[in-house]
Amino acid sequence: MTRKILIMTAVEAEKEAVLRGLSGEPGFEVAIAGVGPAAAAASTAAALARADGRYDLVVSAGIAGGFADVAPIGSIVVASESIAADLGAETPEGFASVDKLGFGTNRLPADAEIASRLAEALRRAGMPAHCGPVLTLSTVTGSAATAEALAARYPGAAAEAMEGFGVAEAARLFGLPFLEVRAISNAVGPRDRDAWKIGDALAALEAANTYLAEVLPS
Ligand SMILES: O=C(O)c1cccc(C(=O)CC[C@H]2O[C@@H](n3cnc4c(=O)[nH]cnc43)[C@H](O)[C@@H]2O)c1
Repeated sequence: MTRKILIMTAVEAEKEAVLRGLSGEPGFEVAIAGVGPAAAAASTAAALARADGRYDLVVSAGIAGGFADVAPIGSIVVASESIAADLGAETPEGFASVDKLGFGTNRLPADAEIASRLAEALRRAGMPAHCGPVLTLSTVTGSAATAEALAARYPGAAAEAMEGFGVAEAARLFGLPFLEVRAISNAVGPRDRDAWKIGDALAALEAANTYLAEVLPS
């Protein structure tokens, strides 16, 4: 039986970019999850429940902010793990994640083999690609202070977006492996809407998806 992959994007423009990259490759379905972790988790879980065991892999794909010196605008980040970066509690000693509080986890791993194979394939093709942690936040970072705090809290963080952890939670609920692929449209830091390169990021997202089928187990 042929493999089936579910790719969730937040918005239509991302879905179109992914579909252009896949260019009719069989076995892929691309659906819109909505913006934010709650919409992403609910939409993904609903899609997986409707499919009744039809999928082998769930992917969160879209644009993202890149952390300075790790993921420049136009580059691709393939998540090694998805981290719910603000899921926890403020304490007098600082932020305590749900892991530390004993209420589950705020880190869900990506399929390590597929993630590293995809990042390698992209680099071989001459694309700037990095494999590292991707943060999921409900609030887009808009200051240098928050960017620095997140980078210190999660050493090695490569990018931040708003859906990955929600998609990953749904995949985990259904016992399926997860992947997150992000094209960088802006730097994580002070808000500067004029500096966003959404067109460049969508072009990079399209290009990255042309390599997805070849790195998946058959
Ligand atoms: O209004 C702003 O300052 C602002 C800055 C960056 C992104 C937004 C969005 O509303 C886009 C949200 C959408 O795109 C993904 N995304 C892209 N860049 C980032 C980011 O730096 N931090 C978090 N999410 C980002 C996200 O996954 C959403 O789907 C607004």
